[in-house]
Amino acid sequence: MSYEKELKAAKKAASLAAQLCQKVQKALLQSDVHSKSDKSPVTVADYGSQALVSFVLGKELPTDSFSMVAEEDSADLREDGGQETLERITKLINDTLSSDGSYDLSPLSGEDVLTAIDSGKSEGGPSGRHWVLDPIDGTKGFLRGDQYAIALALLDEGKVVLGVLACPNLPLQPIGNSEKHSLQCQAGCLFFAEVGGGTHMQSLDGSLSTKVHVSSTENPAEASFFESYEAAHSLHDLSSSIATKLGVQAPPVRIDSQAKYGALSRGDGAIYLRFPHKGYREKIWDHAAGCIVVSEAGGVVTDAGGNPLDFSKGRFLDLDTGIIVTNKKLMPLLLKAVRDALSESQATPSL
Ligand SMILES: Nc1ncnc2c1ncn2[C@@H]1O[C@H](COP(=O)(O)OS(=O)(=O)O)[C@@H](OP(=O)(O)O)[C@H]1O
Ligand SMILES: [Mg+2]
Ligand SMILES: [Mg+2]
Ligand SMILES: [Mg+2]
Repeated sequence: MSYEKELKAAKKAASLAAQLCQKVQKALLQSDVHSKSDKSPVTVADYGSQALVSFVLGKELPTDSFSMVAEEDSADLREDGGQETLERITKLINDTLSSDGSYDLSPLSGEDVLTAIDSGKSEGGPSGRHWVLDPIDGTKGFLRGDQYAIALALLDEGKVVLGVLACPNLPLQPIGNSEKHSLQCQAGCLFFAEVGGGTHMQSLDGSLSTKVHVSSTENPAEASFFESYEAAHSLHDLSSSIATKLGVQAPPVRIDSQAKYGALSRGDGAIYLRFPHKGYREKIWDHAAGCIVVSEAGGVVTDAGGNPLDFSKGRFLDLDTGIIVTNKKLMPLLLKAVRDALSESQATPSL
């Protein structure tokens, strides 16, 4: 089955959301930070991106029944004091749509925006089609002025069948370990993948796309690895122990968000290690798009036990310990290093 029209719609939605996010990141002031009840930072751009993606998918695919599993909801915006933020979000969305000019429509109201945000409340699951959206993945990176991604995927009967990753601050050229990239002078990258069709990358300003492939290295000594920028999101000591056991020589490359999956899909590094602290439950929107972008580029994404990720269980992933990503040749060696490091860390709980 081809998902051509869905992929086209997803690329359009993610690209417009990226424009909105870029505008906000450029103008980012402390007052853009809005504290959610769980205390994670969430910005007008998170909500704006989610509403815009939902709106654009509805416009581009008007005959499809629509279900979306997305990170944000409008509860805080509906509370007292949310009105001013809602007005700013609504203006941002209307400005983005009007400068794009694709749709002939009257401006959206605040109520339209709240409804669009709340279309992301689906539970997903094993049957039917569900869009899966992280409107800004790597919120902390976004606020810091670093990497973030708009991550959109489609589940069909419990399987990820397409994925789009818009990475506004990722240069088209490969990234290395110590570079800090200037955010002003680049368009950013759009990765997209459809099941059976490979992974492609283009510039967010619409350049011709090129097919990308994961690194083909078989030699761990040549491989570098990605991990979360935030130590609170992944156990850096455990990754370091795995890398040492595997014979990786390069220091970790720490970048925020699913930009890691995008960078890996084009061979910037060969391994991604993600080991959250005990008790954390991974959400499907943090991995769905990244997973297909890497697997269609020839990579393998599994949990720490070597099992493929199962996106059919609802809003959460049900996982063994962590997530590991690499090419097919390195995976058996990586799994062994993970097993060894995990059993050592259980024997030495301080690790
Ligand atoms: N405690 C904990 N452990 C593991 N993961 C967590 C945790 N808390 C949050 N998150 C999720 O991490 C998402 C950000 O992805 P990364 O960890 O790749 O980014 S970072 O490098 O750490 O910034 C981030 O996604 P966003 O909320 O979309 O930014 C979260 O869903
Ligand atoms: Mg979040
Ligand atoms: Mg996320
Ligand atoms: Mg997010």
